[in-house]
Amino acid sequence: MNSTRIGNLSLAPGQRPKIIVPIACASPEEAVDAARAIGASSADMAELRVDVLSETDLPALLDEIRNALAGKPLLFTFRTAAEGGSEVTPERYLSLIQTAAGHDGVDAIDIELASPVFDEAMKIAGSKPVVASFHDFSATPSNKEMEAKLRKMKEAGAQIAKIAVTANSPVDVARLLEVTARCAKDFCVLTIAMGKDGAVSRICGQAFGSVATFATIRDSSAPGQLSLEDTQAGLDQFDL
Ligand SMILES: O=C1C[C@@](O)(C(=O)O)C[C@@H](O)[C@@H]1O
Repeated sequence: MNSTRIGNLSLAPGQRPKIIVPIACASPEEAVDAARAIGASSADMAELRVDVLSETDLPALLDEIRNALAGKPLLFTFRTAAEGGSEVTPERYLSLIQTAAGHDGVDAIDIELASPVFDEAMKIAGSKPVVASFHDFSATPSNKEMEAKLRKMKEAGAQIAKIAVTANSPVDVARLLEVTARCAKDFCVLTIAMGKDGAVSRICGQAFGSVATFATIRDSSAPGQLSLEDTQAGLDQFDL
C-alpha cells in the first residue's frame, strides 16, 4: 500500500506532510531540552542527529528523549561526513543502527543509500521503519539519477525513500518535484530541495506527493530550513 506508519503517525502521498523537527546539538542536556520543546510544540516528529552529538551514553539519552517527546515519534539519524555529517567507520555506523533498532524510543531509522554497509544496515534495522536517504550538498542530479535512487531505496525495503538535493535554480526545484510526483504514485517519498531556491519544496509536498518535511524550532540541520511556524503556514496554503 502506498502509505506507511511511523509510531502513531500515518504518512501518505497527497496527505498533509508531517513536520519533522531536528535535534541537532552537541550537548546531551540541550538535546533533551530540544526534545521537550518539540514534545510541547505542534511538530509531528523529531529527528535526533546523532552525528552532531558529543560522546554520550546513547541508550540512556534515548530514554530521556523518549520521555521528553511525550509520545511523538523519533527518527534516528547518523549523517555521515560524505553527506554533510561526521566521520564514522562502517563498523561504528552498524553498531549505531543496532542500538537504534533495539531501543523502544526509536520509531524509525535513517539509512544512507550510499553507505558501504547499506544492505547490512537494512537487515539490522529489522522491523523498525527505515527512511533511506541520499543528500547532495552542491547540486541537483539528473531526473533519471534521482528517480533511480528513490526506486532503489524502495526496492531495498525502505518504508520512505528520501532525497535532499541542492537547488541552484528554480528549474532544479521543478525537476525534483517532477521526480517526486512520478515516484509518489508508487511509494512513499520525502524530497527536499535545499538552499534558498529550494525553500518552496519544504511547503508544497502535499501537491507533489512528498510525505514529510523538516522544519526548525531551534537548531537548523540543513540550508534553507524554515521555522516550524512558517512551515505550518505554508503547508496550510496547499491543504485545500
Ligand atoms: O535528510 C534530512 C533533510 C535535511 O537535510 C533538510 O534539508 O531538511 C535535514 C536533515 O536533518 C535530514 O536528515
